[in-house]
Formats: sequence, C-alpha cells, structure tokens
Amino acid sequence: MELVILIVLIAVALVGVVGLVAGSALRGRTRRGPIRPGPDSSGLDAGAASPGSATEVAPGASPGLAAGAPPAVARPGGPEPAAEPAELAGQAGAPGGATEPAEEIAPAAGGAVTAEPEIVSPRAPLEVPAPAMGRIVRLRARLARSQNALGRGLLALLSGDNLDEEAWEDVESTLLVADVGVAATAEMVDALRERTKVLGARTAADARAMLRDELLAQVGTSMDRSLRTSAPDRPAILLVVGVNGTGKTTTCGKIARLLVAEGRSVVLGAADTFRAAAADQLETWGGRVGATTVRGPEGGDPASVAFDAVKRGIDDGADTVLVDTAGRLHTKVGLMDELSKIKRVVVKQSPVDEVLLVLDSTTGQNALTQARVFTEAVDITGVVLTKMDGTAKGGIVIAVQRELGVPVKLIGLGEGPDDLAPFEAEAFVDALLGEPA
Ligand SMILES: Nc1nc2c(ncn2[C@@H]2O[C@H](COP(=O)(O)OP(=O)(O)OP(=O)(O)O)[C@@H](O)[C@H]2O)c(=O)[nH]1
Repeated sequence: MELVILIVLIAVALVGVVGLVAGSALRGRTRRGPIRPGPDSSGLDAGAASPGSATEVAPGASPGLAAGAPPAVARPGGPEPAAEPAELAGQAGAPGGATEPAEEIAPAAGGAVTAEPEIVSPRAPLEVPAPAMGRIVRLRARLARSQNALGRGLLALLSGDNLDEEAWEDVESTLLVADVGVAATAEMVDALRERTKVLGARTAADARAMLRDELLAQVGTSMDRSLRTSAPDRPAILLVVGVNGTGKTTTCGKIARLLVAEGRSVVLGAADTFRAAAADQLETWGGRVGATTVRGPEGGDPASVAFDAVKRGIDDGADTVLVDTAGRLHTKVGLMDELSKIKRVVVKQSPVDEVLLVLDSTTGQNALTQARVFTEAVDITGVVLTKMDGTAKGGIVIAVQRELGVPVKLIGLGEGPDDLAPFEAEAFVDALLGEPA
C-alpha cells in the first residue's frame, strides 16, 4: 500500500514538472516571435521591411529605382513613415547599410524637433509619362496662343506693303509688349530694318523667314541647355528656387517623373518647411512617380532638410536629388540669406550641379527683377519658365536669358504632369510664329 502511494506521488510530481517546462517554453516562443525580423530591417528597404509592411512590397518595382535605390515599398500615407526612422534610431548598433542612414538622419532621443526628417519611400509608380523629347512640338497648340502678340502680329506688319515709320513703331511696341525687353527689341528692329532694305519687296514667306532668323538669333541656338541630372560616382544635386507660387514644387515633380521614367532613382527634398501643404504636395508627386521624399517638420530648418535629402541620396546611391525650396519674396533679405545658407549646407556634402530658378512667365518684367536678386543670392545655372501656356508674352525667354546670362532650360506648359518640356530654341520660335500661311 505504501508502495502504491509512493508511485502515485512520483507520477503527480512528474506531471507537474513536465507541465512547468512546457509552459515556459511556450511563453519564450511567444515573446521572441513577432517583434522584428532582425537587425537588417530598415523599413526603407522592401526586402527587409517590418512584418507589417512585408505584404505591402510592390511586386513590380520601378526599373528606375533598381540601382541602389530603395525598392518601391507602397506605404499607406499617414503617420507610419514618420514613426519608422525614430524606431530605427532606437536600435543602437543595428548593422546593415540600409539602417545606418536612418539612424544618422533621425536625431537622438529628445533632440530638437526641427532636426527630425521624415523619409517617405515611393509607392510603385503607376504612371508612365510621355517621352520628354518632342513635347514642345506636341504642345505647340498651347504655345501658339502667344503668337497673337508676338509672331502673328509681327508677321502681319512685316509682310505688309507699307513698312513706313509708323509700322516700324508698331513692330517695336509689339516686341516690347511681348516682354522681349528694350535692348533686344532695339537690336531686332535694327536688324529687321536692314534686312527689309536689302530684300525690297517681301512675300509673307520672306517675312516669316526673316523674323524666324532674328528671333532665333535672340533666343540663341548655341547655349548648353542640358539639365545636369547625373554626376559620376554620386547623385547629381539640383536646387529649385524662386518666389511664391511660380511652380517650383510642380516642376520638381515633373522633373522627377521624367527622370524615373528614364530609369533613374530620385530623392526629393521637401525643404519648403513654411507650408506643410508644399511638403505634402511634393510627397504626393514622389508617391506617384516613384521617388523617395525626405521632409522635415513644419517650420523646421529648411537647410537641415536639404542636408538630409542629399545625405539620403548619397547613402542610397540615388542618381539625382531634387531639393524644392520655399517660395520667397526676393525683397526679403533674411529669406534670401536663408537660401544662400541652404546651398552652403548642401555643398558641405556634395557639389550642387544645378540651381534652377523657376519664374512665372505671366509676371513679365517683375520676373526679371526677381531673377536679378536670386542670382545674387545663389548662382543660377538654368531657368525654368512656367505657365507659358497662360501668356501671350513669349519674349520673356529672350529678356530673362539676356538679364541673367543663363539659358532657359525648361518650360512649363500647363498643370498636367507631362506639361514640362526641355527648351528647344527652334521649336519654340516655330511655335511663336505658328504654322506658315
Ligand atoms: N498653367 C500652368 N500652371 C502651372 C504651371 N506650373 C505650375 N502651375 C501651377 O501653379 C500653381 C503653383 O504651383 P506650385 O508648384 O505649388 O508653386 P510653388 O512655387 O511651389 O509655390 P510655393 O511653394 O507657394 O512658393 C499650381 O496650381 C500649379 O499647378 C504651368 O506651367 N502652367
């Protein structure tokens, strides 16, 4: 009997021990399992995304993002991207290249809020833009609106039988009204007078050919209008500057769209921290075209965001970094100083390849005043003339180039994503003159 009781007690004790061991093993598994996939999970790399986002990896990542850029990770908008760099910063010593940039970009805990960038990786691009080449021709119809003031008006005058003094005055005022500028107008009128004297009687075709020559001479056919969007062994850096509302953010998005379509990887820097909507707008472009967007908190230091964006581009091995700056009144000295600072800060990491001044072509002579002041603050390397679809004053191209000594490289021809064209002198002049009669 005593033996039976002993056996029963031992059996109960064994069951208890087995139960305890199994229970603790189960608890251990539950704790380790779902937290993070490992130190490589940057959250900026589709292959190492957090478990929650792993299912969101876009299967058809853009070919434009292939070379060293973060693969397209479709993230829902909202707070998730903001949380990620901060989380990563907390993983001290986490190895893996993709993790490091986020650690460096994100400030130490308790750091100033202005130093905290937000990096939004692109969604898989859904849109394929029309090719850049030939856009200016495709959009001739829109440009042709300007021919009333410039091309058509001049052609009517020059092919008329009576080219008297009054007619020449009309030629002059037509050029001035079209914003060609005083000096260029005087040169053109002199040249046209000379040629009509030599030519004598003129047909409409003669007048057109003569005017085309003179306009081309003023617009310039030998300037280097190429956009420097690549650099050896580093990303090309482009700063986009200008006064409020000229179309800087839209232009950044349109350029990024073109570059990604050509197979380049692009980082967008939302250094317009004055207006939260501007960063949202840029981020939307980034999401649409497949570019990573780096942004900072509203009211933060724009130079810091520009710095972070360039760093991000370098770390990712991106081809191009486009930094959108806030619109600033050229009359505000403090804001112009801030622009110089943005450039100085960027240059600490990389040379700046292009500083694009975005001018609204509908603002006429005021655009020239802006151009002058901006050139003093930062060396402008190229001009983007936007809203050419809304002006009858194509002459601004001539005036701006003369004023700045830098070429117009791009023109905006509408609000649509493909309404940006590389500036081509001949196509532009032909569009001003319209179809031959
Ligand atoms: N018609 C036309 N509208 C344009 C063109 N480019 C830009 N816009 C419009 O101009 C408005 C201002 O464009 P944004 O890109 O927000 O201008 P911004 O310079 O970034 O503005 P701020 O950040 O406030 O300085 C928007 O409604 C654009 O759609 C263009 O070439 N043609």
